[in-house]
Amino acid sequence: LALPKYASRVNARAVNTTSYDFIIAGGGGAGLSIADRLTEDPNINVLVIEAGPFDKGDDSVEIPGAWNPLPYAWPNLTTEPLTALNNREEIVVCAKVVGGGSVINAMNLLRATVADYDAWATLTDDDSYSWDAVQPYFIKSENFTEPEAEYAAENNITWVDNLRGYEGPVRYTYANFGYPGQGNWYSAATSVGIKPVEDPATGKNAGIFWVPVALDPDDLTRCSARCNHYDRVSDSRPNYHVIDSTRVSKILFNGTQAVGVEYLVSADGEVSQAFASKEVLVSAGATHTPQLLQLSGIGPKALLDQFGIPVVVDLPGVGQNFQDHSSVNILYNFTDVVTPNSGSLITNETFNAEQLAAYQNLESSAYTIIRGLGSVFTTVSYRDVFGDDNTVLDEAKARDPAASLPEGTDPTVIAGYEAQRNILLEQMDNRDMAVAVMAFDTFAGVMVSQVKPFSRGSINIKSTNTFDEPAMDFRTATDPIDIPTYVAIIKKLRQIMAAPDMAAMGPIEAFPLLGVQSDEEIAAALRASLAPSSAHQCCSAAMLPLEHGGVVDSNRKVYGTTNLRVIDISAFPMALSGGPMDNIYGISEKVADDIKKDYYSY
Ligand SMILES: Cc1cc2nc3c(=O)[nH]c(=O)nc-3n(C[C@H](O)[C@H](O)[C@H](O)COP(=O)(O)OP(=O)(O)OC[C@H]3O[C@@H](n4cnc5c(N)ncnc54)[C@H](O)[C@@H]3O)c2cc1C
Repeated sequence: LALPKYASRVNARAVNTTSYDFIIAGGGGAGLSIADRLTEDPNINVLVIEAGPFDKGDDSVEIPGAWNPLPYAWPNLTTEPLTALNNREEIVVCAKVVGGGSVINAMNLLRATVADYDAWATLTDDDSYSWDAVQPYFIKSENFTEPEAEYAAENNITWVDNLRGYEGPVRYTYANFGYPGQGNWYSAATSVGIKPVEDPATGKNAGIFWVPVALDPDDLTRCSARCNHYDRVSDSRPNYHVIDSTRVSKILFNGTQAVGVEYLVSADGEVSQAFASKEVLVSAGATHTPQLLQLSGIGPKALLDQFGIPVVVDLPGVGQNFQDHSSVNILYNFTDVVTPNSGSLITNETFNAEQLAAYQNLESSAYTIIRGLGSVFTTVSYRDVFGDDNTVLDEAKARDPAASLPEGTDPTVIAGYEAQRNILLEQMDNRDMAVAVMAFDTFAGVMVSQVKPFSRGSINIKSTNTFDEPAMDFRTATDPIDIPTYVAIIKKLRQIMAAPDMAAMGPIEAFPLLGVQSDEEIAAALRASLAPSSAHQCCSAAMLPLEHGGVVDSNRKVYGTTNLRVIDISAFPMALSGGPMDNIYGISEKVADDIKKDYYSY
């Protein structure tokens, strides 16, 4: 089959006579970032196979103020019963579209912290993951456009010039509109001791700051991985192919060497195959990467045996170490809420029409803010919420790590968790690292998210059918430290709400804190209301030493195999103290470089 001249959307049935250098299973944020970098060499052919479609440029994707992730999310994803959250079963959102999460996410782009990356370096025993070592990759990925100076000064938007990248593919800036209520929140938060963060790109993210967003500064639309790592280059890359709306069902092996993939060309199970002369790169997200590995015979032997799947490599860590940022929306009735606010787009037709017209004229508009989220993040360290009180921390230190994992967990997975837990316990003393994020919507609520959970879950197949979603056992708040930490965070939120600048709006607690006072009552309210996910699923095919339950080494190579890597968020060893997206972009630059180094000397 002759390759077409331009990067192209390839017909699933036409492809199986062509051999590729690399096949990427899953065209999300990481998959497209790495496909883009690999195809910079015109002699390298890459095929990306993505389960979801190309988005149609819908308003819900492109216009932040019209945000709705559901049209391009996987249907039918639900948790297993959440045993620490009253046995609730909750729906989980996860992207199914070319560009993955970057097409439907809340657009916040934040580098994690010095503590996060230095922890990765320790856990992987590889200094190339230290904060200092990964910074050049962030700079390489980014294309930052500064807001206008006057607007920035009025709104307390600050950044450090030389920490931002200006020539990379990922375009980003700040929303060009701020609701006045954000000012009240900012003053209230700083009045109770929360410090302004000059720039989260400094690697210190505990405090208050405006959030950079993946907004194209020219036309004010979302800049997704599809835009910045596919559309940007598609006219000039005949070697970059994408099959959309097609699910990879299996990795094909010759012994333990990955040679290609099998994929489904129809809903009734008809399959086709494509072959990779160099490598298969798995990038199906934290839910489906372990599913694909397990279906292909890479996983815990007992699980594979249960379903009669021939074992290619017995890897106990596949699907374990699963993490996410749980969250809760704390709602209020305000007696004197400041207007306009984010609710005004719905309650005030004139305001809505004005803002839409301004957006269409590329002027300052509330439509540049993701619907339902503010532009200011307030993040708190463990010490911000607990002060010098060590009661909870001491209990956590005394706990046997194995007690926090399900009975029967493989000893290597326990060892990996213990290594993470020791680091987490140290991180609780780090005043520069967030353990929680709060975002005030200026209208009705504050989204609170715990970003350094001690609890660990799992992803395990339930059958050999690719279409059966795996068991997503989040095990949210099963570790005894997570709920008391949340309680302390809620008490900090109460302090902010009681400070004069927020008290002026007359906040009256509604769901889930209505009538709730004591710590025990707050804990019970949280167990009844916490969402297990912020759609930041990660770490389920972790980059850790084999003896620590690892699935890939620090070069992302799957243990016990050749020509197979995991290149997406599943390989993160431990959840980061903030949104993953910017980190996917930055770290994908490193992973692409590492892969290239294996094939070229440069
Ligand atoms: C609603 C929502 C809001 C979010 N908000 C933010 C935010 O504001 N800031 C932030 O930093 N992060 C946010 N995130 C998280 C962020 O988008 C993800 O962490 C990131 O996209 C992960 O990148 P990835 O490439 O590892 O996985 P993904 O981007 O999820 O890509 C995986 C891709 O693989 C595909 N796939 C799965 N199985 C198969 C298969 N068998 N065959 C072929 N393809 C397959 C999927 O369809 C998907 O497109 C949000 C995510 C969502 C869903």
